[in-house]
Amino acid sequence: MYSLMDGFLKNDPISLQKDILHHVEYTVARSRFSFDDFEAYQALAHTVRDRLIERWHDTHIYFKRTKPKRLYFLSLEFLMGRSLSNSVINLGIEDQCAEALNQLGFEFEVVAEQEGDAALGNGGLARLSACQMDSLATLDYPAWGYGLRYEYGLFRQIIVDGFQHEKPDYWLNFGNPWEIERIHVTYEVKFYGTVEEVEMNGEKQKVWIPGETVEAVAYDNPIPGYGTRNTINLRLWAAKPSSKFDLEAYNTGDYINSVVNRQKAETISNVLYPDDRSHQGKELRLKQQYFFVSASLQDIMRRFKEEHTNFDELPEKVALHLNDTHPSLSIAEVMRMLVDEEHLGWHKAWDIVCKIFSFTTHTMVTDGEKIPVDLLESLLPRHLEILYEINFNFLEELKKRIGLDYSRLALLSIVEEGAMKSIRMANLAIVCSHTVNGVSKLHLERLKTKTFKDFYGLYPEKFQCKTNGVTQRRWIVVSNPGLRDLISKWLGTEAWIRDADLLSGLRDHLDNADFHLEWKMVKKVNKMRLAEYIEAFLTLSLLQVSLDAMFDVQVKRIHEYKRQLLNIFGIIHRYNCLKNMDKDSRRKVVPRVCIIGGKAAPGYEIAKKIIKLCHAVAEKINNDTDIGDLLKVVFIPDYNVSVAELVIPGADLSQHLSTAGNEASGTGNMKFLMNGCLLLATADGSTVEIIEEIGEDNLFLFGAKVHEVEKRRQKRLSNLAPLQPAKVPLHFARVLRMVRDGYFGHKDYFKSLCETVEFGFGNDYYLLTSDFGSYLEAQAAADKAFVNQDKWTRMSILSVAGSGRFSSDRTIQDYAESTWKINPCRCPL
Ligand SMILES: CCc1ccc([C@H](C)CC(=O)N[C@@H]2O[C@H](CO)[C@@H](O)[C@H](O)[C@H]2O)cc1
Repeated sequence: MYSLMDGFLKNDPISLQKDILHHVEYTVARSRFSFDDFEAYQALAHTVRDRLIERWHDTHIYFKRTKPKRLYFLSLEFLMGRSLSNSVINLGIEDQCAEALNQLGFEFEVVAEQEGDAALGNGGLARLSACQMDSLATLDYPAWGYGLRYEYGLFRQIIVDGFQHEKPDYWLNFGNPWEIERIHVTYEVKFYGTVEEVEMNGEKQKVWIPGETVEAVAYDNPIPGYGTRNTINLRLWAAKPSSKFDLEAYNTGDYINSVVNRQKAETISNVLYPDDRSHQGKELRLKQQYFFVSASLQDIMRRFKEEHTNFDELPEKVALHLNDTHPSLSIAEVMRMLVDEEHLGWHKAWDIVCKIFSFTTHTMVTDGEKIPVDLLESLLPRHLEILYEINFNFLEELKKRIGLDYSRLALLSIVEEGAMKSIRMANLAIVCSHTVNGVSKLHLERLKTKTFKDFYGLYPEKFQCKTNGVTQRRWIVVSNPGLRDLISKWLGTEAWIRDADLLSGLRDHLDNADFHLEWKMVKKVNKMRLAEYIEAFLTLSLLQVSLDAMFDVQVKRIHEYKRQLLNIFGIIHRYNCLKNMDKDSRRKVVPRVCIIGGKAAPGYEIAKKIIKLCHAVAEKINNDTDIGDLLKVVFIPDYNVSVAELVIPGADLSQHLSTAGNEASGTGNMKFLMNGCLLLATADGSTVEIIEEIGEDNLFLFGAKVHEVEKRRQKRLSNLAPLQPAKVPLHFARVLRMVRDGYFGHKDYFKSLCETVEFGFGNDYYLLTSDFGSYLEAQAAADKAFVNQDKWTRMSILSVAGSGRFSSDRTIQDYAESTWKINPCRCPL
């Protein structure tokens, strides 16, 4: 007797094969007798999608039945990458799928390569959101992710003659099998217009009459957990012209105009802002933020009101999480809904709002996101009124606590007076949220002592640390199957895939020679894969990558504070040393392949010059037959999630060089750690906690500590005195001179880049000069350790063994228990 519970779909290879051929014929509409790798990918994707949908339905029926408190994770960015491999692994059907494809004459790896990345985000924050969704599902938490369905993801980076060029990422070109368009889940989003005061049953009520409305349509992306039937939802909104709009235009026969207006509406969710630095207060950016906030909150309130009538229950049933300040307009929007639409009194509404919001900041900067008041006045007039009232009440409260200390009041105010009157979104988020999270212990310290010092004085209890994490499903199981099998073999279980703390069990085999051998073999295979990838896109007649070389990697967004320039200066120094070395000593040198990758925000000139300098240095060194394979430099173009999945397992050493006190956390370091790659790093962000887990002698530490940085800066400024020219270490000055004098060409182009580190100009704000010495020492220590392969392998094993704490499962558990107060709600199998 067939029971509904098991669902319709079987996962044995034959059933999968049948479903694949069904989708080839009826979904992809190609003949089942002839289809190519891409069509096989589309067919398999739809076959897997069917299984996700079934679990998605069962999960949400169960949530509906058990009515748990739900978490709504609001983020403007989700860097999901590819979905096929992750989905089949989390569904536990990867072998069956590979078997089914083989019998049809296809290879799973080749088919999986056909998928493009869903790059709906910039960098750290965006990928963290994706890792956290995987953990929320795997740990059975009743959670939703809400975001925007950008038609254009993060730009594709094309390198022409060493320069970054941006190409639009139209990722939906061939459709997206991983989303379900919900044509019935649509909401109207209002913009512009005026606010009227009307009498309603004796009460003065505010009514917002919009000047323009746009339709938000939901696209659902099922997020499967690993080792559970739970499959949660990532709901992304797309903008469509509101149906109401067309009609009017038609009547007046002004057809062209209606089409133009159609386009205007859709632009809102069209493109991701490719800048992960500053907020330029652009109207489209604000429209994007309010569009996704309004649609998400209408959807959340509808779901709540389906099961509840009393808003006092909202804090028990709903947790709203702000992923940085980008969604913080939600605070004003919930106030507007509760006061203007649900007619709760202001104070009752505010009381509820302060119980449902939590906030995590991902930056160190004091002057975060600010929205110009005049922009808000025209686009969201009612929200501006509400923000003013929130601020008025807040300042009144404050005066009772700190008296008329106007300088402190001005600092804490949500409204920033002055030339460009604006709303400080971080202040709003802190005043309203019950919890304010930093993303590493050091980050929290800096928030308390610097960035939000005054707020910490006011609400010390709100400030908490949720150290970031990454999911071992994608960053070991999907991207490093060799290491996966090796760990499971020696731990004798796969339980670590759901419980990363079990990785510490690898320490029991630290001295086992067979384990060492197999460990090295896995790394070698991954290095081979990376070498093939590098050789595939680089004109490589000149460039043979030797697998005995140390693969030294720095991959992340290009930023001055991340000091890719220090890495390049280190490479030039290494080159100089090699050039001055005699044959004998060259024989003792550890060959290096230096791999750098990352995108620069399109408007970030200095970052683009760093990319060009990397290519110019590579050009010179790679074509210098004199030093042959001893040193090679590779810039990996278009670094994204799937490139990371290839690079990270193949790396021996990874670099995290941010000037201490600048990287809020960093998550790349955790991914390399989980893949047995040793770190060369500063004591910044989450690296400080990695040191706590694996010990200082299992990585290569260098540079000023966070408490030394400011002193160094002061000292440096005092060294500006013409009488005592700053003492620039010789090797640093030499390297700088080579770039300045055009040794790598483009003398004028690199001038401003050099000036960033020169005294009297940029003044080396990020302390490359004073950290250069200890940086070279750390590099030399790495060379020395690499020669002793037994020592290196031990450090590598201890890195993985100590990486359990940096699983996003631990991060999410922290959030669930101490901030969101939600409980697992596991859908019965
Ligand atoms: C357009 C404006 C903008 C500004 C900042 C941002 C992000 C907050 C920048 C970001 O990704 N920050 C990184 O967040 C990671 C996850 O917490 C941290 O590990 C990194 O240290 C932090 O730089 C995105 C977009």
